[in-house]
Amino acid sequence: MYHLACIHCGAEYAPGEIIYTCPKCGHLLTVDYDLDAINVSREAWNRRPISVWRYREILPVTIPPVTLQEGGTPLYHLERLGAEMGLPHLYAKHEGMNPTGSFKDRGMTVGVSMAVQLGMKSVACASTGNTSASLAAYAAKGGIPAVVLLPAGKVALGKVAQALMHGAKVIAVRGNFDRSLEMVRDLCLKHGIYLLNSVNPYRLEGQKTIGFEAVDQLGDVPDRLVLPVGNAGNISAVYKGLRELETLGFIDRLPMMTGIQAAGSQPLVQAIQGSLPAVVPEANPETVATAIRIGAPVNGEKALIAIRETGGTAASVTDEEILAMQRDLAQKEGIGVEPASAASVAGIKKLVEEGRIDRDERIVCVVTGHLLKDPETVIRQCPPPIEIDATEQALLSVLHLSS
Ligand SMILES: Cc1ncc(COP(=O)(O)O)c(C=O)c1O
Repeated sequence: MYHLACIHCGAEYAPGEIIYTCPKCGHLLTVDYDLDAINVSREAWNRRPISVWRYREILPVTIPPVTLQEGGTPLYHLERLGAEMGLPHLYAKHEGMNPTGSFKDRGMTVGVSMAVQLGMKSVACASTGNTSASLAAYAAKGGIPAVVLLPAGKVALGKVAQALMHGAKVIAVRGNFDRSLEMVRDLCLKHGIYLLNSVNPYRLEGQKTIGFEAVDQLGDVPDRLVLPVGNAGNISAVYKGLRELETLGFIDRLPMMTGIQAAGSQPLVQAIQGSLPAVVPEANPETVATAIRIGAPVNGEKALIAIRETGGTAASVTDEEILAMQRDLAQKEGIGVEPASAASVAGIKKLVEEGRIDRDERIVCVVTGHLLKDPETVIRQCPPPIEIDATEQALLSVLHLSS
């Protein structure tokens, strides 16, 4: 029902081949389904609970999946923030509400299931944090050992805690994410370990379901879908999935795919704004949003297609803008996200202020990870609790109340 295909030269490979890029030309692979042969209807999907596995006919897993009940995340109408920005139809899809607190769980339920399906004995990834947390949890559930490589000192505390507690072998590399990814790719190729970074096309299959759910929850295709971009896997996955829905005849148009990066780490934005044929890596990416502190996005080639084919765009936001939006989401909407996630909404604020988007658009911002992932950045921004003596008088005094 499906095979692997190179997005550049079109070469086709059997689904069971353990390859991550095209052996002929070195470009990225994708999972191609014979959509004409797939027997599915939207009504059948709608009868199932909303989750990654609602859409199982266009996922590659044929065994009982390794699942922690991922997906089915809330879509919130951002009424207050939208009113402030003059955007009446602004929504946030809160991927922090997944089992380990980020969208990576969608990719890992499929990725780890594929590892089992393909008979792989161990799994590995490099990570800015969330991928490692998710891989560790799903590997634990699947009963296979996991190795994760993290850039030393550059991963938020909650994510390291998760990877450690779920029992992965956690290795801190004295280098950045891009170097860690090179090292783990090499390790996997030489030692038969299954690589579960987003260069693995099967992992992206799980992540494409964010777009399916957004359409189902909104009851229509949003005009614009906005994602924070690091390795550019998620934006590519969502675009691919929606193209499949279009081919199946379930939707009749695509949203304008919009990628947001941090100002100190924005190679995709530069490629879009400069109309470059390819993404030029940035040697020293830096941002408070450590999840998207990536200079050489492996899925850049796919992301350029996603943005260009849908008339979307890419924009960057400063660390100050990211943190201000993290506070706004928390304090005006009750939505707690980590800094990288706030980038998508901060990006929309900037685009609307610059007059680059229509105020009537229906916009879904994907907020990718939970507030508790990065408690240190929260603590740095907020005043500490007010400590008092254990007396009524002390309590009333700090509240400026009289007895
Ligand atoms: C919270 C969060 N947001 C966004 C991203 C970026 O996703 P991608 O690398 O698929 O572009 C990541 C990646 O680690 C992440 O953890």
